Amino acid sequence: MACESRDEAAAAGKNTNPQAFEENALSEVRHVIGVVSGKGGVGKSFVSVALAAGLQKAGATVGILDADITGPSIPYLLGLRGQRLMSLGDLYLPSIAPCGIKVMSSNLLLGREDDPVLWRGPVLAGALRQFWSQTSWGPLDYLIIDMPPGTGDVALTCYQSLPMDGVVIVSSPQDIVSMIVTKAVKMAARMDIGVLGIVENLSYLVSPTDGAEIDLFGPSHLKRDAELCGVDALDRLPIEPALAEACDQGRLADALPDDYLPGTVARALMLEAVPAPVPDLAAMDARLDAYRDSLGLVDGVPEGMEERDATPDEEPF
Ligand SMILES: Nc1ncnc2c1ncn2[C@@H]1O[C@H](COP(=O)(O)OP(=O)(O)OP(=O)(O)O)[C@@H](O)[C@H]1O
Repeated sequence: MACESRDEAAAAGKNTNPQAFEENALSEVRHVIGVVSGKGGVGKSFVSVALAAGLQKAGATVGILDADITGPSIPYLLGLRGQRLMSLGDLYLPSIAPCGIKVMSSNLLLGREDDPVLWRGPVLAGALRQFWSQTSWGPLDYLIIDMPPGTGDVALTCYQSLPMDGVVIVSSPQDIVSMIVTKAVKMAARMDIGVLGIVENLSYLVSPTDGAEIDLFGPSHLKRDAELCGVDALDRLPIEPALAEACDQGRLADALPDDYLPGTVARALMLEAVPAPVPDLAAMDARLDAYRDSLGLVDGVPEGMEERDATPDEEPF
């Protein structure tokens, strides 16, 4: 990306926003993929690690930029607890996990891992800039961005300032998550960033007695949500207690089976030839309206009242 012109980057479907952070001379990152969830706790960091490990097993060199700056968990999942970042001149050197994945995380900057990060928006954006512009990533085939949950300030900065090829949306089967998934897809579309597809995590539990799938959080919404949003359904991941234990032991990457997250890894490998499409917002709204109508969820305004839109001080973006 360092030597790419803005036109070349645009042709490759990458972020060419004028607010883009500069890349330094010692980083040569070929593809940047964001992993996002509309809501916390659906396993976004878990999926970030699984995607990074899957790409690594396919022969790619991989790093993870932990943009969940106030709730960082990548060092924890990859056995880097208690490590501190090193620097060389002006540039940070990412930590290298035992599995070989390079990691940049606010947790590696803290004196104690249980210290809270009490930074306001501009400082958070500054940290993100350091993680990209002031970090010597070296040659990387893929940099995975573990984005903060939701549609807040840091998520916006990621979209506007990092040269993302596209995002993977992580959901779970709870009903409320479907609405939040559509928000996450719409956010990417409004920022003109492509969507590789949706991964449904915590999708089911395999019964230890008869191998049946138990829908612990209700039935899967993956296919329906992907169709409504007009994006690909990539993978469904079960809840696996052995993997939860591996997370706590900092050895998630090593504990994952070889063919884990196959749809997502394959789609990421295809980026070379097939850019992630930016969802069509108007078509998506039409499908969502038709779906709501089919359920009888018609909006009504009680007599004497009127609807009012939010009136923030500034344009959101
Ligand atoms: N498929 C899974 N099987 C077993 N355990 C899982 C699975 N997915 C997630 N977990 C467990 O849930 C924990 C939290 O996951 P993770 O940190 O990825 O959530 P998150 O969505 O990134 O959270 P937040 O958005 O709040 O940062 C993991 O440490 C792991 O123990």
